[in-house]
Amino acid sequence: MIATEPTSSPPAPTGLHGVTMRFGRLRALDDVDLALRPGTIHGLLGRNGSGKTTAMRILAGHQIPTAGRATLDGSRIFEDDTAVAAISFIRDDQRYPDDFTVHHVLRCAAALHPAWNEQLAQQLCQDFALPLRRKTKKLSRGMRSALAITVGLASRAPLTLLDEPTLGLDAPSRQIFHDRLIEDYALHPRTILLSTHLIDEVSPLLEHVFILDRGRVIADTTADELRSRAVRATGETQQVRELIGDASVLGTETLGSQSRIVAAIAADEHLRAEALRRGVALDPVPLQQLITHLTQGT
Ligand SMILES: Nc1ncnc2c1ncn2[C@@H]1O[C@H](COP(=O)(O)OP(=O)(O)OP(=O)(O)O)[C@@H](O)[C@H]1O
Repeated sequence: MIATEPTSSPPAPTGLHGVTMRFGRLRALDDVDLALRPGTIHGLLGRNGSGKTTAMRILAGHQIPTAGRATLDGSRIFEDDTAVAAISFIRDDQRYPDDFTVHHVLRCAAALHPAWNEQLAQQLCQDFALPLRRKTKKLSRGMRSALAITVGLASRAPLTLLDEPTLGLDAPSRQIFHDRLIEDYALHPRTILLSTHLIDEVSPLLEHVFILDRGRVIADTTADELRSRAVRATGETQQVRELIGDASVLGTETLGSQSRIVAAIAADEHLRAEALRRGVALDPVPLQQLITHLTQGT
């Protein structure tokens, strides 16, 4: 059931609101707010055990939080037919009944999701070379991910949750996933939350980023704003060091008299002018490196 909130309170957006999830003494999520923007691709990033899957399970209505609530368009999410129709949740450990073939899975998904697009499903099966008559228990790891992605995209659910969807997929198949996701999303915008450890591969797709660290949200911002928090400065070592001053250093490479230093410093107009004067080149920092820095020490 997706229950309507009391009329006196303003409609809450889609997401998690003050969610805490305890497993015994462990706090997997600690007062987490994830406000999902409609028609936006969000990244849910963080190290192993930071709480990404738990957050997705609660958003999908598969888990009731210890405190707080999950909402879809202002209505509380519970696991029932309405939530199943409106939410597509693709997990890295997706299980199917033993006797199910790929074809059976697609037929079930089509019956559950009102916005199912058969043409897209067939296209993805062809792209991934999925054997329709093969039993799911006989699929390879990558094929299972390809099937889950096919279900996740073809369902065109208003809220699509993709938890490590490319696990086991080879590079060409991951590229197919990225291409098809962006093509279909452009034609049929929906709210997407994607978790992955292959951050640099997916970062061009991400519009908004949440970073979880030990169950807490430590960044809730646009991908562009996050990228602007650091630069890679390359040039003569002395000039580079003077340019970045006492900014926190994320990484250094030195070759002869030249250095390439990644520093947590905003590339504002002043820094750009100063870099030009010193003959130092400034480049954006890969998101992966920045996130590693933000979550280090865990
Ligand atoms: N059912 C459960 N019972 C007990 N502890 C759990 C349960 N589910 C998750 N946890 C714990 O909660 C924490 C967060 O787990 P979660 O799976 O959400 O992390 P994650 O960010 O998805 O990790 P990964 O990147 O490794 O998939 C971990 O410490 C995990 O061991």
